[in-house]
Amino acid sequence: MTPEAERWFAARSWQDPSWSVDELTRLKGTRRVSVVLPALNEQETIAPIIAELLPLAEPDGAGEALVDELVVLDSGSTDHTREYARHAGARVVAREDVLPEFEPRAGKGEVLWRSLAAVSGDLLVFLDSDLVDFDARFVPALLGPLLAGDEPVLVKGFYRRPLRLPREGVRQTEGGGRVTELLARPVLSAVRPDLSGVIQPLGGEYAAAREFLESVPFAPGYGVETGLLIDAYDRHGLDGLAQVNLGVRKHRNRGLLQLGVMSRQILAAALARTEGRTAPDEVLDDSRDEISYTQFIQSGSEWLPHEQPIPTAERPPLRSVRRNSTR
Ligand SMILES: O=c1ccn([C@@H]2O[C@H](COP(=O)(O)OP(=O)(O)O)[C@@H](O)[C@H]2O)c(=O)[nH]1
Ligand SMILES: O=C(O)[C@@H](COP(=O)(O)O)O[C@H]1O[C@H](CO)[C@@H](O)[C@H](O)[C@H]1O
Repeated sequence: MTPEAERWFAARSWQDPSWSVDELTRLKGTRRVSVVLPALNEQETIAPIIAELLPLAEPDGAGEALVDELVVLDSGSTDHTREYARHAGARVVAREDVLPEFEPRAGKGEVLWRSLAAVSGDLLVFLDSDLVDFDARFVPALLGPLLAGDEPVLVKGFYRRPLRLPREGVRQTEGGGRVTELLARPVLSAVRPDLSGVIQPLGGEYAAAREFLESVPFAPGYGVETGLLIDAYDRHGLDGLAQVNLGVRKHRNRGLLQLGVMSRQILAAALARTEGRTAPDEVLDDSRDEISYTQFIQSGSEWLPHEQPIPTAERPPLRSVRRNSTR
């Protein structure tokens, strides 16, 4: 780690976050908190996650709740995700129903960008919808530095990451975070060495201030976390960031080729923030950037190329497209 990363790691990593829900509910005052679950075909896991979260949205004796709204931002699911999420008690927003003036694009970054216009929170908590054995304590831990600390703009979770490879029954106790260890951490150490203290740069569980989220572009697809992390650092310095220990995070682990596509999206987001190619305010929504990505599939004894388009066009800062950003 760089000396600055070491300083930050020591000062802004909570290894044992212990803020209570009551304490944070008092501290939040008039600020609103929205929990956002981006979801694409997550019918197997969405309802138990919502059930675990709902108590955080129930008013206490003083009529206050830590979480003001719990929203599933649906990313074009074709399974029962929306139905199960509604039945479990969450508000479900289809991506095409928010910011309808923009033609919906595929990918996680798209629904996270649209979520800013779908929820009212001053603080947003993002949680993946494929989590297994999810613990609602993730939420107060992520909100702690934002409500009780010196107000960073982005708080990342970190955790032990068990791994269960597709078509395998046993989940290993470690080994998850494959793209993090093989791509994201090496790339960040090259392009932003001061970010080398971030334990889980790609983690899908994080909290952020609306003020920040509306001021930066959103990278498409799985590049979104990389873009937000680098932009938070570039605009607010390391002290704009914090990280909290969330214990263990188990989720659906995808196959190698899927992680290859994810890696290319992450690399695109990082490269767009190097060589001065994309400064946040210069992102043009009408750029139709797209790259063709080739992987190889074995067919019989032959290996054949499999090409697919990978969009690299970023969504502009929401504030730049909604001057009077109304929530
Ligand atoms: O086009 C997409 C792809 C993913 N996701 C959601 O983003 C989260 C993380 O995606 P995934 O689990 O595929 O990533 P991984 O955790 O495997 O890296 C999950 O809640 C997905 O349902 C989404 O909303 N739209
Ligand atoms: O961290 C990683 O290496 C990848 C893949 O994790 P696994 O190897 O399947 O545990 O998962 C993350 O990457 C995505 C892209 O940033 C995020 O959207 C996911 O939330 C996160 O799980």
